[in-house]
Amino acid sequence: MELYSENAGQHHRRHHMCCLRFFVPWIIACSAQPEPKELHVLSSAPKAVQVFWLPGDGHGDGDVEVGQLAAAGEQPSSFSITTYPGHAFYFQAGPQRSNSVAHSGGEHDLVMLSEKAGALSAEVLTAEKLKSLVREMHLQCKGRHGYISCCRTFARESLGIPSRFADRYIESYSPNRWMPKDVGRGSIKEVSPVSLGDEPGAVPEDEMVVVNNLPDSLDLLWVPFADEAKLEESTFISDVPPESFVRISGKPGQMFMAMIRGQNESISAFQYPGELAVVLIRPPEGAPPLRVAVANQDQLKIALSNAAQACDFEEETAFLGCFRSRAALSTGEPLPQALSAAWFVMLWSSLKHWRQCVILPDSRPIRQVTLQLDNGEGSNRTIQANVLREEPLVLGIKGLAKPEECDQLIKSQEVLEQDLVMAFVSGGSTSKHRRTLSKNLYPDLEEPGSMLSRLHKRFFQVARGATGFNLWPPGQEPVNWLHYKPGYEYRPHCDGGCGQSLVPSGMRVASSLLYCNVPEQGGSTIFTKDSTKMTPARGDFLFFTYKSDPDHMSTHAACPVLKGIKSTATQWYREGVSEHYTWEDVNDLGYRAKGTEL
Ligand SMILES: O=C(O)CCC(=O)C(=O)O
Ligand SMILES: [Fe+2]
Repeated sequence: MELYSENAGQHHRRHHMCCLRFFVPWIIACSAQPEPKELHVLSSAPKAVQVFWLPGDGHGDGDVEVGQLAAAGEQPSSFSITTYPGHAFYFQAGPQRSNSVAHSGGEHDLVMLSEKAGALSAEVLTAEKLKSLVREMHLQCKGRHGYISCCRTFARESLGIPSRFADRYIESYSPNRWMPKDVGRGSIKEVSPVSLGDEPGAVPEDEMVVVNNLPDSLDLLWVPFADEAKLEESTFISDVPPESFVRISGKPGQMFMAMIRGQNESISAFQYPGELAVVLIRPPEGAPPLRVAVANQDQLKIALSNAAQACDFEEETAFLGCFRSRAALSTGEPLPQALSAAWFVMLWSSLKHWRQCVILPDSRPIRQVTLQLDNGEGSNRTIQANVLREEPLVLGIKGLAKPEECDQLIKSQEVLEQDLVMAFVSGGSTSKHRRTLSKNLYPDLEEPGSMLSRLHKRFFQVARGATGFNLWPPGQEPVNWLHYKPGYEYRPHCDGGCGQSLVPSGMRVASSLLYCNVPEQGGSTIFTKDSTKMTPARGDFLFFTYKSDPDHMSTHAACPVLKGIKSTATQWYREGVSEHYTWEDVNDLGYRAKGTEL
């Protein structure tokens, strides 16, 4: 806990301690505490004030004096406490004791202490009030050369807030921290032609591209408080000449307005959805305002694919010639030709990948194999599996799970959307390469009746039957549930020992997917080296091996979902693991699968 008081420029350190643990030993160790927060106190009382901390519920004994505020002079005196949300304090000037106040847990709290009618009163300004204070500062000072010093003066003169407090509020709450930037522009007609084989270096990945298709110049304004009604608070960002575009770097959720220069009645507002987004400004339809179409990255990916479907050319120049004139948003708004080609590369990675996903047909079964399943209740079930590729093996099974079984799995595991998180790639970050929601499901092997355990057991029966590998549930990785929304995908990757002739014991040797929800369009699983492809129906199962895969043939991808949603349950299979030597033990030994994204 750090306590210090400040008055008229004097900075006087009182105590310095690690945290409340030293102060009151029965409070849990520092590391178990939530983040400490600041509590600022401003006193305009004409007397010196003692500050007391109430360690208990505010009624018991043991109040602790933690500091003093000097009598206010021309300016209030100030004091700062680093404390924890919920901690309560009161103030005492001679016989007068104020009401007690607790830290609300906001980033900063400010206590205004004053003497009213002979009584000491403490009022807390929490985050909301401080935000509106900062907003007032911003309105007073925006566009001024010395923005920060103007804000400081305003804070001091209007409320007596010292600069060191004001700076923190500006830092935390001022919209100017996120001032969007115009980071480049170009004319729609003059964007250099892109070859689809090129790396998409020319395209911004995290920017809003505002395209002006009008014969007039546009003004682009930013509305700092994301409130369309606050027109007078908007800030000019950029102009957009006719037939040109600007690239704006901003923060997701920021609100903007476009208007034909000098024509207030033409104003239209829109929000930056984050990542790559395209905003098309079209002329008003008859009467103002302007028409604005915003597409986020996923919508753009789908719109480009829909446009490309009219262009069944394997050869790039022919494809581009066709595609350019057709690229449009789903609303029919045409996209700038040269930009669309660059976006296509960025969002689909290549013409080849898009064709494998969208144009090429599913693999025809080479032959069928018969597998025996034992449901554990004495009855055997015989199923047919389609061999889609012999080496390394890829198998597709129609209806391994009944739709009701999928429903039950989804219900029993409560695979609700709010439980899902954006999937991670190695290194723990999210990536456009694995753009899907994910959750691990842990089959309870002691609870063989649960739908998850029953399906898990079935997966392993298929895996053993199809390969003869020694694959059993104990010690295996959890089932990984993936949930793809429109535009979501999983770019080409290997699950295990891609490029290896023989994987060491304990490592992944095979993977399977049970498709529990299938999209109306898109979402096929493809093996990118040889275009092996499966477009699933609900309850279908895909199984593939890579125990020996020197040529990276197991490289596979989940194609973008184009319409509807897709959910899959992935199981990875390891040989040599058991209850006593689990997949985690293997990973702890450092044998992390090479080439895997997980
Ligand atoms: O969802 C798919 O089609 C593929 C999923 C996948 O590759 C994985 O979970 O490793
Ligand atoms: Fe995979």
